[in-house]
Amino acid sequence: MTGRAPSRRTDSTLSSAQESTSSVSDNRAATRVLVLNSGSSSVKYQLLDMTDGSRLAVGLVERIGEETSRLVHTPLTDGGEKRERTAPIADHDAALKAVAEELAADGLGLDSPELAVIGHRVVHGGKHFTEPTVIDDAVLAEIERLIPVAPLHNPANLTGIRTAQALRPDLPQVAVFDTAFHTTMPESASRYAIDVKTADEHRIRRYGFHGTSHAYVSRETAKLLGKAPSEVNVIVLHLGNGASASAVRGGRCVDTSMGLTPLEGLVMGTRSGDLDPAVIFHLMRVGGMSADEIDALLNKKSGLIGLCGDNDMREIRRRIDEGGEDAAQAQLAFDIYIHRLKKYIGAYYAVLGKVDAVAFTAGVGENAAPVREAAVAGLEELGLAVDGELNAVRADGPRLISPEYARVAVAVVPTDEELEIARQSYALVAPARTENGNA
Ligand SMILES: Nc1ncnc2c1ncn2[C@@H]1O[C@H](COP(=O)(O)OP(=O)(O)O)[C@@H](O)[C@H]1O
Ligand SMILES: CC(=O)OP(=O)(O)O
Ligand SMILES: [Mg+2]
Repeated sequence: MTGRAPSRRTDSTLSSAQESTSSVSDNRAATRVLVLNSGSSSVKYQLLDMTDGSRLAVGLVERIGEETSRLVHTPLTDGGEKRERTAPIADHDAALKAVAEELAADGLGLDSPELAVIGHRVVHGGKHFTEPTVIDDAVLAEIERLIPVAPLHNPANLTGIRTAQALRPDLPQVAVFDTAFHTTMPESASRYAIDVKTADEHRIRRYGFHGTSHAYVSRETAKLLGKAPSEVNVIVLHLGNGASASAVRGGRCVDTSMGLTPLEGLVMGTRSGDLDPAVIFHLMRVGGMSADEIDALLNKKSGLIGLCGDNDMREIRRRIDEGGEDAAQAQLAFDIYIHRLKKYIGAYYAVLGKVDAVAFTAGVGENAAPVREAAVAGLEELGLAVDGELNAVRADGPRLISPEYARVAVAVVPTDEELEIARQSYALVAPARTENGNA
């Protein structure tokens, strides 16, 4: 994926991939991949058939650990109907077991001989995982070791893997890391300007996240422009609940806004993004807060929710559009969100020197036309503009929203982390049978 010499860990994973390949290669009917994207309080999943990349089932478990848990399962096979469960689901283990039951009820159970591999999104892979990796005990231990730098994500990813292993111990499980795409960043972008010895001792550097999405979207953007990824420079704005920007030169990431953890960078749903690190000492010394309290404040009670009480952009836009008393705080939150986004567009423009496209993706990027319009407003001198009519169109696929005269393309490019994880996982365990390889 990165085209670099494989790391030591990648070498060992390749050999376990080969072993796993032999365990499935005698069953040529095994063409399905289950993808699990376990978040801090949710699990998104998809079952795909890799002969053509089609989906057999998709679903979501949300509000895990709360009284109001909800599982929505949609079989996409003939005659299948969307189902919903609303009983409390205590943890990720219970969530995955419920998912397995729903799949089994459609004849798509985890015991199926057609299942070739289970692919897991793993958020933090540290420095060494530059490629999708077949999971063994050493890989599990490394994901566990990285929990302190991805406390919201890696524990959920680990539970997802362990439960899936217990349900299908014979099946290869592949980890696809959010950090992998960013391992090409030069040290000038990945190092913090702190004492080198201290940084190295504690492995403090900028890792970056959402890499599967940044990789997929930058490639799809090149396709939209009718070019090869190696020919274009793209700024990708992944704006979901978590949000990050990346600068991609010729298909390789050269900078990204998240850092040691997914807290740095843009204003997010519940995370602050960039701030003066001295805010933390101030809250400790003057505010009397503990490290854990500040961690929770910055990760869970900041960003949009901290600024205006809502983390959902739909709700924020509704408040602004309806006006009245409730609007001013929502407008301020929106303005702070846009100001930060615009700063990163400018910064990555400067990092890349020449920009072919700016691509908006994920829940906010794909759906919130006012965010796209405001982020690009006033950047005409940089060759950036949004066409009001094109921007207002609702459509599923990748599309341009810039006027014809604009020097830089502005695009909406839906992300598909699950398809990308499925492709990478399947390519690893069944390389000879991969239809389109890693395309
Ligand atoms: N129609 C919409 N208009 C504006 N924002 C939307 C819309 N649909 C979804 N969103 C935003 O997308 C967010 C979820 O994005 P998503 O990429 O699914 O996030 P995550 O994967 O981090 O959970 C929601 O919190 C909401 O802010
Ligand atoms: C890394 C990260 O922030 O992921 P998510 O957007 O799924 O929370
Ligand atoms: Mg996401």
